[in-house]
Amino acid sequence: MKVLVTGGAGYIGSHVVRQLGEAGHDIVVFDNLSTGYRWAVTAGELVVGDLADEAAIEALFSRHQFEAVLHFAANIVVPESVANPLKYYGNNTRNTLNLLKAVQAHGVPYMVFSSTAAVYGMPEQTVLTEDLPLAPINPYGASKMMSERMIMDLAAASDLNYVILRYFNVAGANPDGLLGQATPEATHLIKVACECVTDQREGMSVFGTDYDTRDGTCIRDYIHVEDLAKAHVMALDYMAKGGSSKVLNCGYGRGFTVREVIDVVKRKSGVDFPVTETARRAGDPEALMADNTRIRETLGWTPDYDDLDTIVGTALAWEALWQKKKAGHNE
Ligand SMILES: NC(=O)c1ccc[n+]([C@@H]2O[C@H](COP(=O)([O-])OP(=O)(O)OC[C@H]3O[C@@H](n4cnc5c(N)ncnc54)[C@H](O)[C@@H]3O)[C@@H](O)[C@H]2O)c1
Ligand SMILES: O=c1ccn([C@@H]2O[C@H](COP(=O)(O)OP(=O)(O)O[C@H]3O[C@H](CO)[C@H](O)[C@H](O)[C@H]3O)[C@@H](O)[C@H]2O)c(=O)[nH]1
Repeated sequence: MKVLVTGGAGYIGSHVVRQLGEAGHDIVVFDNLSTGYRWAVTAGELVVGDLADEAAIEALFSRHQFEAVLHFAANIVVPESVANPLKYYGNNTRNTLNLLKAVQAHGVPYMVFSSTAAVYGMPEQTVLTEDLPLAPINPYGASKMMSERMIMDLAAASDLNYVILRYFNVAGANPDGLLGQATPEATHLIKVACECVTDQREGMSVFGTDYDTRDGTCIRDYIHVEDLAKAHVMALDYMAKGGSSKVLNCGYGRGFTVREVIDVVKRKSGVDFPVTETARRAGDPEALMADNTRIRETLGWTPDYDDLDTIVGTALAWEALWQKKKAGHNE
């Protein structure tokens, strides 16, 4: 298929682009390189541009007859979204609208959208099904919920089919060390811990130890980025075979506490970096895990890397390589 990948130079998008290339798709990446990197695009053509630029989007869609759009481009830092909400409604919601106008005008039949467990907010239950009411508690989650809704409404009014993937906590890296999370000023737990191992940080904090969990810290469902990437390739195959529009959780259905994750990073690396216990971070739900029944049944998806040691091992290997790489690459 001829596919457009927005945000394909970023962490998750770059892993998906690589798998799409291996599956034989014809790829165009559109990315403004704000948090992505030229070197991360290992298949297809990179067009540097911004989704705020409607003329650039129109030119892109006029040049290529896309059969599918995979939309990753977004800002993703929850605390930043609280401090600067309009940046998130602008880049995540309005710029998705810009993209959808072109999808509609050019009759693109298939769309895969990167959504998030943040759309669920602070649910009562800890294992989440896709049918729960959406109640995001921060502008990041709200900006993604609004994008989901626009895609659903456009699909109802046209021939567009979509798969909306709600990612839980994405981590790890391609095992061969070619790709990984290079996001500047990362806030994600496993990335932060790996930066402690490689001396890019002196230490880290555990945000809250008084949660009602097995060790008092928050529980999350960490999914390896290669398993998540596979879900995107399978989503395209599913739609191409006539599958109907779906919203699918992406997670393993089990969780680890913050302390458990840090312990694995220390054990795998052999580095005992300083950890400080601090107050809860605003807006953190106690425990979030995916009910993944629907993605297994709909796509036939099964994970290959469902093991925290493997996730952390690949993240650590990448971090060591990335530190060396960084000096030579600004883009
Ligand atoms: N990382 C996670 O744990 C996680 C969890 C849930 C959902 N997601 C979603 O997955 C997607 C990818 O996240 P990521 O972790 O790879 O982040 P990332 O920052 O590495 O990737 C985002 C990419 O989009 C590009 N981009 C941003 N704004 C753009 C614009 N206006 N025009 C063109 N390109 C633009 C960036 O340069 C970057 O390459 C996002 O939509 C995010 O909301 C991520
Ligand atoms: O230095 C840190 C970083 C994180 N945490 C804790 O570790 C857990 C995971 O935090 P992350 O920041 O890694 O991830 P979140 O669960 O907050 O959110 C991530 O997953 C969500 C989906 O579940 C959204 O998609 C969101 O974009 C993405 O950042 C939280 O309890 C957090 O408080 C720490 O204790 N110390």
